[in-house]
Amino acid sequence: MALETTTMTTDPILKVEHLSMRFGGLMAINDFSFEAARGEITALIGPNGAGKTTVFNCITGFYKPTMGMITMRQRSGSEFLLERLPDFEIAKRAKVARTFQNIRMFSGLTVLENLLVAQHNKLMQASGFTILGLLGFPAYRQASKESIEFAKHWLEMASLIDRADDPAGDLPYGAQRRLEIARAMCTGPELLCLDEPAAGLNPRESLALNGLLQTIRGETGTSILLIEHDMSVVMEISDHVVVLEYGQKISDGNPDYVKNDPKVIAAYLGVEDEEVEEVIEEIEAEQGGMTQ
Ligand SMILES: Nc1ncnc2c1ncn2[C@@H]1O[C@H](COP(=O)(O)OP(=O)(O)OP(=O)(O)O)[C@@H](O)[C@H]1O
Repeated sequence: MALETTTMTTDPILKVEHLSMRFGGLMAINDFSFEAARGEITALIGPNGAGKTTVFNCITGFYKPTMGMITMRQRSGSEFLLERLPDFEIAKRAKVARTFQNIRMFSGLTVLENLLVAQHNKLMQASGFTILGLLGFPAYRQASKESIEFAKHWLEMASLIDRADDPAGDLPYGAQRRLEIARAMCTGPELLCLDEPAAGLNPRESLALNGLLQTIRGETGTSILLIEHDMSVVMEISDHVVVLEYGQKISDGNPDYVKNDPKVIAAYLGVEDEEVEEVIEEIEAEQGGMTQ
């Protein structure tokens, strides 16, 4: 049975309702519902194989869900049913951007060029789909200048401005992660979906990532949906946490609520709900023993 409670938000940017995704005989997502509030950081967490990436793939159009409805509501009030749109329209029209578990960038292009490629759609429009650009029309020259300024702004935000002319592939891992996020921001999203942005980062890089995500939320009001295993990142920056286990929601609330929810503790410890109290007592007794 799926958990019925959903944290209701007054202004949801994203509403996932009764989402299910079946792969052959495996029900990877089973009647899953949640809301992400506009301007907030919502984290989707859960043990390995719980179905987090599958949910992301349904939201961003990589998978067509077996059942359910995914509604994206923009600031303007325009609504999009994401399960009905092809992935490129989800990015372009619905304004949902995403990053992947494995970094995907143009490693042979410079850091700045990566951010200009992200603005390709805007530039193509301004170029009248090439011809005005070839003729050097002022509107195209202006759009081109603005794209460079916008790219530089995001390089500053991601602390990458000093590396603007270096090949993206030469950046250290943590910087590549920030570049991916800066590139996603250059597409002008209203919802930014990040799949494990802190994976493989050292504590200093993790801190820089937290700073960047908080800046994005604070300065642009962009809503963020995040899959993350690193609990220090989740608990530090999230406004709202949703927990999945075996494709079903087991908890939904603010970080403090979720952190202390016995169902969540049980899922992460791999024990039955009724054994949680017992296990916690054992852990506390062991910790007490160690400090004596
Ligand atoms: N394309 C697919 N075909 C078949 N099974 C799939 C497919 N994608 C995911 N699955 C299965 O669905 C389940 C959920 O996988 P998913 O990758 O969504 O979990 P996750 O919570 O993101 O895991 P992790 O934290 O390890 O990344 C797993 O059992 C996985 O094997």
